[in-house]
Amino acid sequence: MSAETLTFQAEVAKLLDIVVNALYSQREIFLRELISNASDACDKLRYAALTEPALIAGDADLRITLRLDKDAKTLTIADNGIGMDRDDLINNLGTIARSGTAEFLKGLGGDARKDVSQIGQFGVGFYSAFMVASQVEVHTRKAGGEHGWCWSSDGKGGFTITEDADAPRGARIVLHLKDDAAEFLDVWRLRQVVKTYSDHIGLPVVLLGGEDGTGADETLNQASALWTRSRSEVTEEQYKEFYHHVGHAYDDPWLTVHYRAEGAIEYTGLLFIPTQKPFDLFQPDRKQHVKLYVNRVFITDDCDGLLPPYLRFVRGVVDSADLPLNVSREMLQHNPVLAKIKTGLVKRILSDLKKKAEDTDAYAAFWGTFGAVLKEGLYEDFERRDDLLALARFHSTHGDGLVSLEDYVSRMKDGQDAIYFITGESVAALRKSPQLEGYLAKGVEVLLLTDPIDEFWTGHGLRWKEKAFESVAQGAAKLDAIKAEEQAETPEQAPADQTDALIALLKGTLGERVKDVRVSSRLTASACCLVADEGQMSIHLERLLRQHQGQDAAPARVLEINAGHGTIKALAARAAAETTSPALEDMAFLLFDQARIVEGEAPADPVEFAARLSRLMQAGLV
Ligand SMILES: Nc1ncnc2c1ncn2[C@@H]1O[C@H](COP(=O)(O)OP(=O)(O)OP(=O)(O)O)[C@@H](O)[C@H]1O
Repeated sequence: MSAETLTFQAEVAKLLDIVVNALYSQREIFLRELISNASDACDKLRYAALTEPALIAGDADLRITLRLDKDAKTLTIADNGIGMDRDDLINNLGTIARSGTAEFLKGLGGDARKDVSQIGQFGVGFYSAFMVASQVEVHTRKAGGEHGWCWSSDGKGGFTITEDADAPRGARIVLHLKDDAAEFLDVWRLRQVVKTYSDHIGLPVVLLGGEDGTGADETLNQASALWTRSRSEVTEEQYKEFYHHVGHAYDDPWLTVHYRAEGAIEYTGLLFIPTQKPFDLFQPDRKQHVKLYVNRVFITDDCDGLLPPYLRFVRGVVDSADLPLNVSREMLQHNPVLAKIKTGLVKRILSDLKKKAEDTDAYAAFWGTFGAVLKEGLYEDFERRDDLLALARFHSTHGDGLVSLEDYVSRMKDGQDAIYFITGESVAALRKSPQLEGYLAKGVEVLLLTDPIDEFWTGHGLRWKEKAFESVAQGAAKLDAIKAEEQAETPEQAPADQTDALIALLKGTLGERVKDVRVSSRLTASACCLVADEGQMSIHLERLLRQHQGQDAAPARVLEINAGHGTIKALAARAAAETTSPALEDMAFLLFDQARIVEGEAPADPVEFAARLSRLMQAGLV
C-alpha cells in the first residue's frame, strides 16, 4: 500500500509551529511525555486483557524501552502496550481532542517565547517530540489488530501513514534528533531525564544495549508504582512529577494527600489538588481525573463513583485490592466497596483541607480557585454540609480579606439571630448596595456572595451553628431586634399621613411594575431600593437566569422608600398636598428607575427615563 498523506488539524499545526520554533528551556520534557504515553498504553492493554486475555498473550511482560543509535542519530521509545490502528493514528496524532484546546490556542498571541511557557502549563503531549526531532516515525500495531502501521511526519503541516507489516504490538517511536538535540544521544543525559521525570512510572524503563546498543540492558527507573511506596521514600519532586503524569497537568500540586486506609476496606490514595484551575472545570463534558487501580492494574480514569462532582478538581490514583479485578466500569457505579472508598476519600480530603486552612494566605489562594466548585457540595452532599461550611470562605463587609463562618458568628451582634448575606456580580458593587445600609449602621456584618452557585445553596435552608442564612435583599429587614453599639441618630421621618400619600401615589403611578411599595427599615443613606419579596427569587438569580436562559420578563419587585431621606420627605409632603400631577408622576418613575439602576438594571423605559430627567433638570434650571 502506498503512503497516504494527511494534513494536521489547524490547532495541531498552530501548536507545532510554536513548539518547533520556540526556544524551550526545558525541552527534555519530551521524554517524560512519550514515556507517560507509553505507560498509559500499557495500562490500557492490561485492563483490556482482563476480559480478553488473548490480547496480551505471548508478550505479557509489559515494559518501556529506549534505544540509542548514535550513527543514525535516533532515539527510539517503544512499548508493548495497546498500540494504535489507522483510525487511532489519525485521530490521536493529527488532532487534539482535549476539551478547551481550541479556545486555549485562540487565546495565544504571536509571542513564541511567552506562548510556549503557557503551552508548557497546558501540555503538548506527543507533539513535544518535535522540539528535539526533525522527523518522527511511529510504528505501531493495535493489540489484536491485523495490520501494523507507520505514521511519519516532519511536524510541518502533515503526516503520512503507510502499512508496516513488521510492527509488533504496541508503539515504537523513532525520533530523528535535530543537530542541536544531540545531548539526548548520551546515556548520562537519558539517565538523568528519566530519573527526574519518570522515576515514578510503575513499569521498567529499560535502555536496551546501553550506550552503544551492544552492551547490557540498563533499567533507568525504580519501576515500582509511586503510590505503593511509603511517604518517607518519596520526595516532593517525585510527587510533583507523578502528579504531572497522572493528572495530565503541568503546574505544581497545591496539596498532596498520600495515605493507606486499613481496616474493613483497604486502599491507597495518592491525590493532588492542583494550583491552577483546570481548563475543563466548568465544562459539562468534563471527566473525573482520579485513576482507579485494582492491585496495581489500571481499571479506569473515568469512574464517576470515586469522588463527588464537587471534588472534580482532584487528580490522582486510588488503588484497592478489595475490588474484583474483573469489575466492569459500568458495575463500578453501584459497587458498595467503591461507595465506602469514596466516603473515606472525601473525609480525608476535607480533613486535610481543614489543616491547610490554618495557613490563611495559601488557603485563600486555593479558595479563590476552587471555592465555587466546593460550594456545590453544600447542596449535593447533605452529610458533609457542616464540614464544607467550615471550609468555606467569604468576602464580607468586615474588611477586605476572606472570612470564615466561625469568624462571622463570633462577631454577631446582640439580638442577631441570622447570618446575613447579599448576592451580586462583584464584591465592589455589592459593598455599595443600598440594601446594606441599615445593617452597616448597626455594625452587622454581611457576607458578599458573587459566585452563581451562592444563589442555590443559600436557598436550601442550611444552618451554621443553628443560625439560618438570610438575604438582606429579600423580605422585610428585621433589624429592630438587633442592638446597635452606638445608636446612630435617626433622622426625622416624614409624617405618616404624608408617607401614606406618597406610597399611594407610587402604587398608583407604577401599577404592576412594582409588587408593593413600603417604608424601609434597611435604608439610611439612599432614597429607595428594590428588594425581592419573601419567597420570591432573588433579583440577582433572576438576572442570571435571564442572561443564561433568555427569559425576558422580570417579576415585579418591592420598592422600599427611606422615610428619613430629604428627597422622600419633600416628595411625601407634595404628594399629600397636591393631587397627581405630571411632575409628581415623573418623579415616581424616576425614583423607581433609580432603584433599578442601582440594582444593575436598565431603566424600565430608557427613552422615557431620559425625557423625565430632562424635564426635571429644566425645572431646576429655569
Ligand atoms: N505509545 C502510545 N501507544 C498508544 N497510544 C498512544 C501512544 N502515545 C500516544 N497515544 C495516543 O495518542 C493520544 C494523544 O497523545 P498526547 O500525548 O498528545 O495526549 P494525551 O496523552 O492524551 O494528553 P497530554 O496532553 O496530557 O499528554 C493519547 O491519548 C493516546 O490515545
